[in-house]
Amino acid sequence: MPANDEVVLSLRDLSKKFGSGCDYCRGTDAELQKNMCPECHTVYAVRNASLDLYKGEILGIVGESGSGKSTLMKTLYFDQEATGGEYILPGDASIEGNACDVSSQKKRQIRNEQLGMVYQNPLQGLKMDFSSVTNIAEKLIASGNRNVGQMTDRADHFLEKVNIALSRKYEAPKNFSGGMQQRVQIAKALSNYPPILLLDEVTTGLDLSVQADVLELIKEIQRDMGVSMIVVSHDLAIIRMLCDRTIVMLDGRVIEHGITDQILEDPQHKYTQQLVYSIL
Ligand SMILES: Nc1ncnc2c1ncn2[C@@H]1O[C@H](COP(=O)(O)OP(=O)(O)OP(=O)(O)O)[C@@H](O)[C@H]1O
Repeated sequence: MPANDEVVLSLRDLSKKFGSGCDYCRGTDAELQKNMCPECHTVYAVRNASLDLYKGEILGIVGESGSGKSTLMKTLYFDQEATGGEYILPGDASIEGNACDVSSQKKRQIRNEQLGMVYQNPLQGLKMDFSSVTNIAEKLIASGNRNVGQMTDRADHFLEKVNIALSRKYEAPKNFSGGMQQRVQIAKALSNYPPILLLDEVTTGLDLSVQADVLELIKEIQRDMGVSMIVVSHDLAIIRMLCDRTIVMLDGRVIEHGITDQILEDPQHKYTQQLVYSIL
């Protein structure tokens, strides 16, 4: 249990499938081929995932390719709709019950005010032809801000925080290196002070030294701003460095969860053991 026991995000049996299912896979005894129905080929990308995110902690999600990590993150950010289960955001008094059931307008509001998202591919999070300031202003406008001076000040503040020289703030991210693009994405995601930040494989593809800088920045943000984070990675070294607690996914299911050190030192599930021992 983390030091702070205030839950800011909670999932109960959250599911996401691609396809409508058939009589076979809707049955309780159905055997899937990993996460796919052998009869109708419906993909059960996330299956009954339950977790709690505590205030100020970094929760890691680790698992092999195709285990459902990105689908889970996209569902949390309402990039796609869950097909079952509950998504509770106790910190937002304006949402009663399951956030999966609220209107599209309310989902947009939650996304703009409660959540920040940093994607593996900066093309998903940034408009590459717009300046960094405009990218950040876009997020601020979406959450209701109309004051240009205030938006520019906010953009300056967060670009400085992520170490982007303000002399380059009117340049388009397409001219930036991969590490800089991730920094602009992080600045954008943080710009309206969301209590929850979602980071999906944000250092994959970056050089090791650039990767280390971005990871250090993430830790610094957690320290300084107390933001609660969910970090997806297939890299256990990153999980070890960043995350207080970790969940392990396999074929769409959460198969193990606990304090990160405990999972890495004493993995219980056979798959987690393979994952941990393969890198020792
Ligand atoms: N739009 C989609 N339509 C159909 N199947 C999909 C779709 N998106 C994802 N899937 C399937 O859902 C499963 C989970 O994919 P997901 O991308 O969430 O895995 P992942 O753990 O993030 O993998 P990676 O680490 O490679 O990104 C995979 O079997 C994938 O093929």
